[in-house]
Amino acid sequence: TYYRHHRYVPHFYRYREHSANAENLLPEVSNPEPEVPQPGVPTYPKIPEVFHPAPEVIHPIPEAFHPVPEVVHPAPEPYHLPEVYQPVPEASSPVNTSRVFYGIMFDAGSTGSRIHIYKFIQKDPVELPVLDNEMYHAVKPGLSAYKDNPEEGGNTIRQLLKIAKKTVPEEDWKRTPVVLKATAGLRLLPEDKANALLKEVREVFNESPFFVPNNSVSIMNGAKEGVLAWVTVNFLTGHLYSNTRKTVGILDLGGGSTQITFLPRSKKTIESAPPSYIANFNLFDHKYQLYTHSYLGNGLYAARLATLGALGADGLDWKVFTSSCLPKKFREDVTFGGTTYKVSGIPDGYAGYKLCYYEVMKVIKGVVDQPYEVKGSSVFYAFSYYFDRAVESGLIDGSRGGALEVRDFKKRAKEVCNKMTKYRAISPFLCMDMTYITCLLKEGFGFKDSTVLQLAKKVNNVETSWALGATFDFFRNLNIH
Ligand SMILES: Nc1ccn([C@@H]2O[C@H](COP(=O)(O)OP(=O)(O)O)[C@@H](O)[C@H]2O)c(=O)n1
Repeated sequence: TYYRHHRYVPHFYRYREHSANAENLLPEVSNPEPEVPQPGVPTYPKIPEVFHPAPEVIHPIPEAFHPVPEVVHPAPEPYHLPEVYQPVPEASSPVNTSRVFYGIMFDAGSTGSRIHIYKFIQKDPVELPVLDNEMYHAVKPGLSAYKDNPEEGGNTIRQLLKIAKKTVPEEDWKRTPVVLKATAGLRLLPEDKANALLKEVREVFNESPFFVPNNSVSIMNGAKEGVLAWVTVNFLTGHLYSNTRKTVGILDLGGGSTQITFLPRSKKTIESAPPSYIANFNLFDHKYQLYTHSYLGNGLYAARLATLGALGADGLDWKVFTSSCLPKKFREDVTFGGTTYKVSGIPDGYAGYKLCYYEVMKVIKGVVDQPYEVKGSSVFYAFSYYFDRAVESGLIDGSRGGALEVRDFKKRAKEVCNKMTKYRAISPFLCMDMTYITCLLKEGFGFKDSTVLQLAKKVNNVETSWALGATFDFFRNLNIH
């Protein structure tokens, strides 16, 4: 459990349409359902039409990998701004007329629930707001673990809301929207169980002092998850710039699902993709057409169970699921999504990389689409469990992140699997996880050994998660379809 309070001043914005409402600091909220105003609904400043400046070239992005201590609370380190960026004055400064507004976004993931509290600053009526900082806090396990006790699940959200009450000044509570989006964990549950959890969260929200918009608690669809994470990362890296089409792709490996999203350069990628893998949306005066897909059941934890043949095999408490990806003498109970399974290595059999690779292949081959363009030179940011496992296996430094080639994952997977006892203390699943990641990247998406991935947990001190993109989508409907 950790607090993060990030100060972040990446871009500033120019207000384009201000003449119409120069007096109005808080123009109408554009999402959700802008055509039907809710009674008592507060209004917000618009998320920028234009922002700048943006890098033309993708550097090794030193600023993306600031070492950040686990606990940074409450005073953030002063963020050293690249010279192209402009600082904003402190909100509390007596001489400035800045107005501050907040957005609270909950990420109800399969392995944890997280709160993101974004603080935006409206410098003056002529300029559009900047993202000033993010407060982030996470709890484990995720909501789906409370499938048989939704009330307790609701309590985890109640606890997280306490942080929001401490972070957002009291006078702003009423106009600060609170939104929760659930991902793979709830998608994988039977509908009635998922609905009971959502209902509970709605009640918790309704008893909070924050603004609860229509439809503020929902399960997000996979395409949106990919697009919104892409929006976050490209915003934070400065690639959503009106005059450039240069962007970075994203690879997100969750517990229950995995997402790949990028902006194709070649028409062939669009034409050869399954139609549902193409998403359109508008942002900052631009129309974007992305390749995106979320593979439900291919997140790291779901894939472990699928490899063991246990995914969906409910109520088999007598059965032990075995795998050559696990240390021979390993035996343990594993819980995912509120169900517990007995798993073990193969005591008198073989274990190691090759056999493990064949096993995980079953979860990937014929399931994962290979986009036409992925063998090209696009830059991909990989985060969530890609990042966590790269750190755990010693490939990158946890505070700095860094660039890795696909072959680095393969080499380390071989090492871990062929010396399981050495790595067992880190995690008995490390061989399975590293082999799965290697196989997903190579056989699944079709990346070359030499493809470079940027591993990042945060970019410019803000979490690389779909949550920021979802907050933009709330304040300014991106019309993802
Ligand atoms: N803001 C976030 C969100 C997730 N994560 C990581 O993402 C991984 C799994 O995400 P998840 O449980 O939400 O996965 P899904 O339910 O979306 O499949 C975990 O390693 C989390 O620690 C993160 O580092 N920061």
